[in-house]
Amino acid sequence: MQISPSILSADFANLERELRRISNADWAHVDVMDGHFVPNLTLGLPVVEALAKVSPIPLDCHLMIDDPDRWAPQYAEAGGSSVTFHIEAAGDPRRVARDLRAAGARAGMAIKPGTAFAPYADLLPDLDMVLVMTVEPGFGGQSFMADQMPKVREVREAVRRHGGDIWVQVDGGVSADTIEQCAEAGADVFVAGSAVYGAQDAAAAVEELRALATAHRHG
Ligand SMILES: O=C(CO)[C@@H](O)[C@H](O)COP(=O)(O)O
Ligand SMILES: [Co+2]
Repeated sequence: MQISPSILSADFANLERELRRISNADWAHVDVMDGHFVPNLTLGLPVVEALAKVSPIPLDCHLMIDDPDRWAPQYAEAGGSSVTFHIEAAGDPRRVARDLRAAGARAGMAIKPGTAFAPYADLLPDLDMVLVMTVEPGFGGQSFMADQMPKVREVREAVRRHGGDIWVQVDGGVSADTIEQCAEAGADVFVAGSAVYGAQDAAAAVEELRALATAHRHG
């Protein structure tokens, strides 16, 4: 069970210090938004490159951008150890996933709340992670969408049938109040922004989330 705090809720003026606050986490989740795929703009390649140089933990880049076919592999080259693209934005998703792996990253595919998983299940052999969004992408601090839990179960079941080391990530509104149902549904990587960076002791919040997820592990 892995915790990936989202630095979207961190102090952008002190990102190196903010990464150190979560050095006990498994990943640092970096939300890349381009102002087109989502109505918000955050950071891009130069910042990811700078973060990769100072981060005590690997970067989990979540690309909420148009044209991942062109850009995604560059995030792997910039230092993203895991790079997740949105299926809704990809022209040739299998190619994107293969390019990510060729660039040395784990390849993730993200699905918005209104997008079904089934049409993309045949991409699993080329993926290392499926991200089920539990909010509409674009902003931190939104309410958790419990109605996405059947999709998490569906993805977990497809991964079980397929075999291999494919992770199931949830992102959006994940907190001590909502992480248990995510774990029970089959998620094993948990993104949490406001629940971690909004806490006085971010490292303690990471430990609490990991303990809750582990106690409610699927199956
Ligand atoms: O990708 C996104 C939002 O689009 C997330 O990674 C959020 O940044 C998570 O923040 P919280 O919902 O946990 O506050
Ligand atoms: Co995210």
